[in-house]
Amino acid sequence: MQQCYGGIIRRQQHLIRCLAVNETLISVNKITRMQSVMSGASPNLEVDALSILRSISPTLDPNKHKGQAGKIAVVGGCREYTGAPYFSAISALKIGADLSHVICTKDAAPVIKSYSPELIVHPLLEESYNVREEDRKSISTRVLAEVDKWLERFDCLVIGPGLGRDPFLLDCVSDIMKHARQSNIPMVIDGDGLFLVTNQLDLVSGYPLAVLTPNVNEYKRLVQKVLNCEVNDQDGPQQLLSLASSIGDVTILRKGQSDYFSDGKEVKSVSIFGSPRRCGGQGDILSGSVAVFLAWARQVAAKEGADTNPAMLGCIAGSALMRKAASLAFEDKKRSTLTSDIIECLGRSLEDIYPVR
Ligand SMILES: NC(=O)C1=CN([C@@H]2O[C@H](COP(=O)(O)OP(=O)(O)OC[C@H]3O[C@@H](n4cnc5c(N)ncnc54)[C@H](OP(=O)(O)O)[C@@H]3O)[C@@H](O)[C@H]2O)[C@@H](O)CC1
Ligand SMILES: Nc1ncnc2c1ncn2[C@@H]1O[C@H](COP(=O)(O)OP(=O)(O)OP(=O)(O)O)[C@@H](O)[C@H]1O
Ligand SMILES: [Mg+2]
Repeated sequence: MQQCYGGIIRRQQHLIRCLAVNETLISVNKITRMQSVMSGASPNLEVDALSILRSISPTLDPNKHKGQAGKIAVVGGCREYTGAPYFSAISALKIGADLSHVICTKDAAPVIKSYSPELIVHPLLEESYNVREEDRKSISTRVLAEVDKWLERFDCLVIGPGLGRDPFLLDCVSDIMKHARQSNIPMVIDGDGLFLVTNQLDLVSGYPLAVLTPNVNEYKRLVQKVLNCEVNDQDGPQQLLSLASSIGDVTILRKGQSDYFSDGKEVKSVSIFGSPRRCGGQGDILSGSVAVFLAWARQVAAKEGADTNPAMLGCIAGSALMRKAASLAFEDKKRSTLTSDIIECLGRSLEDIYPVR
């Protein structure tokens, strides 16, 4: 009799566990459906991001040589933050760039090198705590000369992941940005790069190869500074359009539940995939991803001409891939999903969207 009760209880417990798993699956599906409803993404702004991604991604051609699929450099990494530039630079490589550099402070370099032998790490930048007042001028001239040796080789720069806010370092970075602009190198500006640009808008104003990728805080600061008002979510797309056109000729990727893009002429959105997990570093993956797709979109535009701004195409493809990788990682790791898990899913996501033939 006791054995019989034991069996019933075990079956009941099994049933409860099954129901709990099903509940979880139902909740996850609900979250995904709710996300697209609650994001308020206007269906007419939503683009076919997967087709765009396919249209700008190069085929793997045995006739190509190293470098042709893109050389990316991330300017970022200081004493506090070494993860952010690593996430951005390694994502660029995993998506398909041939070479990925990091230009960081001397203290951050050995740490970033130790994360990966794949990255080319330049210990060039200095923070105030390492520089005497009287040496500032000569050091910033030297930093700029060193960076200049490399600059022309890069197909896109990512400015800002883990850069920090040291005033001396930011002055050097604004000089690097001026040189990059003179050489027509595209720049994806993120993290502390946005802090710099928000206080010095002329660094990007009138430069169509600049892409700004603000998160919720960074967007708020930009809106307050440029439009002199608060963020208005009722009229989000229109405000984004005004922001991009007021700064002048830049493209903005506003990150959130849905990602929105504007170059001041049009607004588009991507709401597909995504993950409810909000661990730090996902924006860094996105910046590396946008840099690669922007470089590829420019290659396509140079060959075939372009109807759409390559900066918009780069943002759309970068966002779609990041969101797909985040959703795959979440399927597997659920609450324990970390940025490094998402990076591991970049290759599979790209393969699902655009398989290698
Ligand atoms: N693993 C890593 O290495 C990662 C590193 N990361 C790196 O972290 C950096 C900051 O990016 P984040 O996204 O945390 O900035 P955000 O949400 O605007 O600020 C949150 C709050 O903090 C404050 N605050 C920020 N910086 C400050 C400073 N230097 N000094 C003082 N206050 C500062 C800020 O204040 P406020 O700007 O509003 O004054 C707000 O209240 C950036 O380099 C990013 O790339 C991330 O990519 C994640 C993974
Ligand atoms: N609520 C959300 N739902 C789904 N995806 C989101 C949500 N918020 C942001 N994302 C996605 O996560 C990615 C990173 O955006 P996020 O706002 O976390 O950047 P961030 O704060 O700059 O990140 P980081 O920690 O790297 O600095 C973007 O591709 C965006 O699409
Ligand atoms: Mg960020």
